[in-house]
Amino acid sequence: MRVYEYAKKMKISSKEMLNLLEQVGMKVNNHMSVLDEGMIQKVEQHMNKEGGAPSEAKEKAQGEKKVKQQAKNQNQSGSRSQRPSGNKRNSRPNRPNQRQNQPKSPGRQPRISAAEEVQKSAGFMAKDKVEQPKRAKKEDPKKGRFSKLKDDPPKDFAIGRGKGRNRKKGDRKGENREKQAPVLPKEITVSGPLTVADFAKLLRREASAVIKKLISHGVMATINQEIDVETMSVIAEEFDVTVIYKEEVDESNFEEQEEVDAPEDLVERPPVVTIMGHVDHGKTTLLDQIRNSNVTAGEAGGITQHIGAYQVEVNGKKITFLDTPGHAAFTTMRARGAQVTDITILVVAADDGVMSQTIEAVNHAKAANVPIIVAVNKMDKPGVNPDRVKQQLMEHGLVPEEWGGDTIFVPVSALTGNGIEDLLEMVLLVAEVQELKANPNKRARGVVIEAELDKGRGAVATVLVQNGTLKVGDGIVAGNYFGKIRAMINDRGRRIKTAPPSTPVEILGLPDVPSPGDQFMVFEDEKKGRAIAEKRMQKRIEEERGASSRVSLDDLFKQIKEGEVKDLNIIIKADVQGSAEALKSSLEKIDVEGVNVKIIHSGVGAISESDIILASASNAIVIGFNVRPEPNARSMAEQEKVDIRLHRVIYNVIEEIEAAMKGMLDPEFEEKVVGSAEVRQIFKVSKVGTIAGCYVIEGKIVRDGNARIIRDGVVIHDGKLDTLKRFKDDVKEVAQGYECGLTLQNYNDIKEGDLIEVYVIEEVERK
Ligand SMILES: Nc1nc2c(ncn2[C@@H]2O[C@H](COP(=O)(O)OP(=O)(O)OP(=O)(O)O)[C@@H](O)[C@H]2O)c(=O)[nH]1
Repeated sequence: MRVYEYAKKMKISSKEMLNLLEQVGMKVNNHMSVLDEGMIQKVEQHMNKEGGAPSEAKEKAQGEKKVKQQAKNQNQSGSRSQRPSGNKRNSRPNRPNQRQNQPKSPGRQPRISAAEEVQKSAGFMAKDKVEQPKRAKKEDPKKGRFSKLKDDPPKDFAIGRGKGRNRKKGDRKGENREKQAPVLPKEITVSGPLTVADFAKLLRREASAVIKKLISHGVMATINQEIDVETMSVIAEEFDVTVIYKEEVDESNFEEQEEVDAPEDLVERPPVVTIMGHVDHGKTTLLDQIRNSNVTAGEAGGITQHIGAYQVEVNGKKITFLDTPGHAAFTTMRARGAQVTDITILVVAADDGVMSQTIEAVNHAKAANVPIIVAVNKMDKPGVNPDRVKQQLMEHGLVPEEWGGDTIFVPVSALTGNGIEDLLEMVLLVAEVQELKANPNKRARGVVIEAELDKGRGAVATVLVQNGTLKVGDGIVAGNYFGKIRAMINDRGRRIKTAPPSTPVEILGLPDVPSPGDQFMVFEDEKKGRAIAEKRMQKRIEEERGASSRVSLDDLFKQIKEGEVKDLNIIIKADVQGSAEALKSSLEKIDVEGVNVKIIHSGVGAISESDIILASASNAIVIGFNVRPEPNARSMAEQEKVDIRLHRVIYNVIEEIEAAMKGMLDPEFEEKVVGSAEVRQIFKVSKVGTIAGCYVIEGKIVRDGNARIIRDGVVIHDGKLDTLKRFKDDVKEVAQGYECGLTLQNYNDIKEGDLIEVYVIEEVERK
């Protein structure tokens, strides 16, 4: 939960929450910082201890402050004792009577004041109470008299509050001001930075007065300059105004916005299972066997459709399988930030044993924190020994239950179907332990599993509903496109109207083909949905906008030499998603020092105008694989001087790009990025400094390398690695897919989520 959300929940301002966090020794950056459960618990403990009613200790601690305040009050009492204390300003002349007529109230307001002081000093108050110090000032004159009542429980605040509020409008700033500005706000709500002018308007103050206050805080801002929320809250405080931060939810990055459902809204959902394993160990056979022998009740007789995922029913419970075997799909999803898989079935052929891809699969599942069930396959073959597989996997941390570990091994034959039932039961068991739940009664969100352009039907996408229920007619944003769902077809080729959580379903109605791993969300308001899709597209274009000079392969060499091109941006359009992906991964593997191939977009279908716009905006080359540009796109490309290359053979594409890049560089030394790792956890160790627990996402991390820290896409440090460890051992290098711990020389400000890019300086041979 973010600080501001939690503050809202606790009914205090973000600023007070920040103070409070600091008090309990947890310094966070700002109101957007994330609090984990432990932190929240700590705060709550603190609040329970200190906040319920002002404690003696606190009062003592704050005694000095109070004394000062009282002294101040008394000084002011000459001029202010006339101030109203009743509901309305104009009731002032009657005040004494009123007081007598309200037998319950004497002492109430002073009590508030005193107790408030205590709470204020404590740095946190319920939001309602926040308003009170301002009132407190007005009632200060009486404070002295009633201060002995300060211990009264806070419930009185609430009683006092309503009246206080009414009274407050007029009397908050003294009589003189009242005449000039009778209605001054006591709180303002902002959702982000404002210009000084707008901020002053909200405060109902002269901009010059606001600027003066800003200057007194060392902020030199002109009337048209923007100031951030934090600054606003400091300045507003000077005017006795509370700034309430209300985030304007920008739903355009909905995949990053987590929705929290009330526990009572959550119901069990089927697990989503991926099958991984080495080549030829039987993944496809297993997927087919499961599909054919476990048809969802009520769906029998339907024609099996390969839509990228399917559901089966076992013992009255459903299981969803992603139909793309291998870990490529698994990783593609994850690379896009979509966590799709709940359980992985690792297929190991008993006759072949653990192989390279088996280990890779284990690493991928481990990295994603997805539980593994091992299916020891091909048990029908004579003389096979499942124990060998168990032994081999033990070396990779998968210890069978019967040997004291917690990994389930199930002997199966994908060919005969033997053991499949057990396997599925184990899946349900693991799912039960995971307590997979979702809220079916809300708008749907989920992930695109597969998508293609179908001649007759247009863009067709298989999506997995992860939360909520998807319905025909829903408007959805998938990737960067908005569309209304025209029809939904399930894995048995049946048209369906609704798809609850964990259902894979093919949808029609999108205007273009999203990419696997793209997330989708329903937007009931069509206009909003369209705007969001547009914004996402815009954002993508902006993110990818490169240098202004155009790249063409012909003068690539020259541009690289002149140091103009470091990334060779490429857009791939192909006839099928498979070739697009294949081309993408091959191109990304081209290793020419000094130039990075960057695939900024890959998609299915003809090269369109929007591809050219994107290419033009991001200085990219467009590669068409078995596709042609649309006529408009062709002329636009000429106009925009975008280089289009058309090919039919993957190898030729690679060769052409490689040739254009190769031999072009003749500096004697070149920097070469050897790998990158993501910081997953930070350990602060005295003497050692900050140790970053990392996961190598690309290449390898080498101890002798240089390291750049990239935070939010910005390089914030460039230096050398100091130590590199796997577990307790110092190592020279750590490969992709593994975890490591590292420290940097003379640099400790590493944060979770940072990317550490490791590079070496290599001598480059002249051609
Ligand atoms: N005897 C026997 N053969 C099997 C079994 N499961 C799969 N096979 C055979 O093993 C071969 C490979 O099976 P696939 O299902 O294609 O393997 P895969 O893991 O999907 O292979 P890739 O898709 O190439 O990674 C096929 O000839 C299958 O018939 C089994 O349980 N017993």
